[in-house]
Amino acid sequence: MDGLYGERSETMKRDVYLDDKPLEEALAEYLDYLAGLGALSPGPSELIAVDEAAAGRVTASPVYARNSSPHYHASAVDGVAVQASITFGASDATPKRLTLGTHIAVVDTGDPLPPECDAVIMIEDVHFIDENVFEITSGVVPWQHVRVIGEDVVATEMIVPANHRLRPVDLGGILAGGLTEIAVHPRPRVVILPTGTELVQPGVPLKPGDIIEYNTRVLGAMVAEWGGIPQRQEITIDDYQALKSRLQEAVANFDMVLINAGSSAGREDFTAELIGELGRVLTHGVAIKPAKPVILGEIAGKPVVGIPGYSVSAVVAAEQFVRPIIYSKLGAVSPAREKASAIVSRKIVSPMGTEEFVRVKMGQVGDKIIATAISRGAGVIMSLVRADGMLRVPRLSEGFNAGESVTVELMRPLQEIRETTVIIGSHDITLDVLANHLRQKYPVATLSSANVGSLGGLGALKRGEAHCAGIHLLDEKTGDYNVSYIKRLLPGQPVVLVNLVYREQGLIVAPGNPHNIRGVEDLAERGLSYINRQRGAGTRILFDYKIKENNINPDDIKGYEHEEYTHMAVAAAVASGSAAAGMGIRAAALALELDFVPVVEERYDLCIPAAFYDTPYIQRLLEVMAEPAFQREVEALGGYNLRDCGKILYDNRV
Ligand SMILES: Nc1nc2c(c(=O)[nH]1)N[C@H]1C(S)=C(S)[C@@H](COP(=O)(O)OP(=O)(O)OC[C@H]3O[C@@H](n4cnc5c(N)ncnc54)[C@H](O)[C@@H]3O)O[C@H]1N2
Ligand code: MOO
Repeated sequence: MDGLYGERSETMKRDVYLDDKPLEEALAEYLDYLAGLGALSPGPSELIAVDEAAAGRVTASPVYARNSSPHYHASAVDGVAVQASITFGASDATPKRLTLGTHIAVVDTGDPLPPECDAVIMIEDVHFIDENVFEITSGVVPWQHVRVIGEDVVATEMIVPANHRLRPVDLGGILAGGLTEIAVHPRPRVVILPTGTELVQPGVPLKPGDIIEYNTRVLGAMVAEWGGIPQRQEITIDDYQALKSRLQEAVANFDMVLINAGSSAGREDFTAELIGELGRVLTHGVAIKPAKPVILGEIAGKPVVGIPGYSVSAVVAAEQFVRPIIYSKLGAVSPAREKASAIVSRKIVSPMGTEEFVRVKMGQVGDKIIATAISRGAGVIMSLVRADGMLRVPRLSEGFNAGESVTVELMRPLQEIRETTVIIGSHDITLDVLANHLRQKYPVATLSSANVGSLGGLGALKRGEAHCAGIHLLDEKTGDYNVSYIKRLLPGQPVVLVNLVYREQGLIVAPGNPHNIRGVEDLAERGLSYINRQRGAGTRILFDYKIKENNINPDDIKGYEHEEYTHMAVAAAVASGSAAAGMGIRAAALALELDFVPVVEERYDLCIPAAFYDTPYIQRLLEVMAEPAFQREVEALGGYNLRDCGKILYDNRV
């Protein structure tokens, strides 16, 4: 790639030919190159005081003890210090009487031994006859109950080696060894440049097109966690000259530069060209997803990394390329993430030729840990917020089949994952309230919900992938909910069906109901556009039931083929004007300040396999569901009725 960006043409050229290097190759090549420039070595060491702030710093040289600890023979207990030899022969039959004096003295824990003393008798073992005279009934051996010089630290011994990240306990060892200052590697100073005309600072009122600038906060916190000193700069607009002077200034004053966004092929994506003009671009484009357009460069001997703008891409790029540099500049190798084996719950398809970083939710169901992929979008920061782990699909793989065993890099402690109740099925906002109350009552517990629709939830129970399923499946023949589906889809499987809520389902419409929609019949009659739910969703079944009841053919519903996966996504489609109506729950309409036309009250239950019913995964949930505070909060959402909340409605355990 040498020279590709070395010159800048008069007309700014759009670089649309990205590299496609495998991750390991791009990283190894970059680190080698930086090492050759000395850019990975720690800077000149600095002396710092050994106090709380020293924890987390990395030693630049070994730390040797200046003094021993204890530096005198110290009594280890409260008692009487003696010369052991004078106690020899004492027994129950022949007690010895001793008198306090120069070589026999009362001492407290930590006191120096008086001259010529070499042992301490515990105060419990001496019997005072009067103020000065006492009796003992057994002898002591030399150095009994004495902490001899150097018991803890011996002068000149090494307390910690070089390149050691100091832990709180290390500070104790170093101070005990008589040092108050130590040499540490300087924390690399990493400047982060947010770029983009569309970016606005958090907290300002938003106009269409504004993007809240948060990547540099995320990146800054990551840099600090790894041991660097982050420095965020002001937002730079997409202007070549403005960015150039910012970059020059940054390179002059910091050890490393991260430029966020402008890494891709857009009209205003200058980063690669700019780095090439001022220095060198080693790689632009790595065969990973997300973060493909990452730029690995160097200016004036300093690493300059172009971090893609999408939030997940930014995090992945920083993890993969910035973390090793910071660790290296601190004399260390970045530690591997903790891993766990898991079973993939649903097939994950990933393009061949690209290593994909898939965020997964995890939970232990029975004796296996289940991993379920969540949103794959590069701009979905919530996928990282919600993820329990990162599943890497290798470059030369097309993904994983359901049931396949994989290794996942953990983003949450395994203990927490093991304490997680996994609920799969139809989503309801009530589950968020439940999750929150559960965590408040049991800080160790987590409720993790995945939305795959009611039928999907029963499928997950059948495959043993969830502790319970949230379902609302209307039986068109009987008008009853859920039970007939359980009998049909989980034959012979013992389950308990517990009601969570009754909720209003209806048509979510624009504020003020401008089309004056009164029911599903209006949709067909007046050709209004509809946004549907996916097949298998309880709401979809309900809608199909309602149109059939009104003798309406699906073909007569405009937009019937457009499917969304959640109530909120349906509400968002209505809010954006792309549909006049969609079926969903009242709470989703309220959340986006939309109007709601009630159609039916439906029952939303939790279907719980008998095997899990008596486990904490379920019992904790049932406890929280019974709490008035939980019920009040759900009622306040609007559109819910909790008259049967927690009630067992069906139970086929024998
Ligand atoms: N024709 C092509 N288009 C794109 C390609 C491609 O190969 N060909 N790659 C896509 C991929 S993959 C990614 S990743 C993005 C990377 O784009 P940039 O690095 O150029 O970033 P922007 O387009 O400026 O921003 C993307 C997105 O992220 C938002 N953003 C930017 N900075 C911040 C910040 N500090 N905090 C929060 N959000 C930020 C920005 O507003 C955009 O919405 O390009 C694809 N396109
Ligand atoms: O590589 Mo981009 O980071 O997929 O979205």
